[in-house]
Amino acid sequence: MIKKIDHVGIAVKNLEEAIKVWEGLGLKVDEIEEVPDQKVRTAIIHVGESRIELLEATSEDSPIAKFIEKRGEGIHHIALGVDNIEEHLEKLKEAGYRLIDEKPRIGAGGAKIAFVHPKSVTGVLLELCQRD
Ligand SMILES: C[C@@H](C(=O)O)C(=O)SCCNC(=O)CCNC(=O)[C@H](O)C(C)(C)COP(=O)(O)OP(=O)(O)OC[C@H]1O[C@@H](n2cnc3c(N)ncnc32)[C@H](O)[C@@H]1OP(=O)(O)O
Repeated sequence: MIKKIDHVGIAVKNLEEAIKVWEGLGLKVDEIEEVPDQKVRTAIIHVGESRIELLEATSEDSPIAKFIEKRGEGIHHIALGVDNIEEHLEKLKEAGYRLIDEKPRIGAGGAKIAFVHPKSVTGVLLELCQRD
């Protein structure tokens, strides 16, 4: 089952500068975490039941560095919160969606995450996210 929009991921050049901008809007960063597996450093902002995830590259070959080089800063992905990510991935695969991750990986906050290619989701990089 899809429960909610878990978070929106935003690619930024400099995390500290971006935090100032987003906190200037009246929001508050709750955690800063490095996720080496994804080559990112992320600042998490809780907004109601959902979150905003500011993402800074930690290496030149990070997906975030590549994205910013091609498109500049901006919305990078949308994450849907699901209750059984393995089952959901299987369903999407059977339906013909192009999975980037066939099996979940571990993302920020220890969540199970998996990405679906933007070419099969109307130009949007989609993340499935399960928090237990
Ligand atoms: C911490 C964690 C968490 O949530 O817990 C995270 O967020 S980690 C967040 C960082 N990790 C990730 O993003 C992992 C999943 N991402 C990936 O595997 C990659 O970035 C891909 C999405 C497969 C793109 O990589 P690739 O090397 O193919 O790049 P590319 O530049 O050649 O892109 C191929 C085509 O996809 C488009 N494209 C690339 N990234 C896109 C994005 N974020 N949104 C929409 N379209 C995108 C490009 O413009 C291009 O289209 P054209 O061909 O039309 O020009």
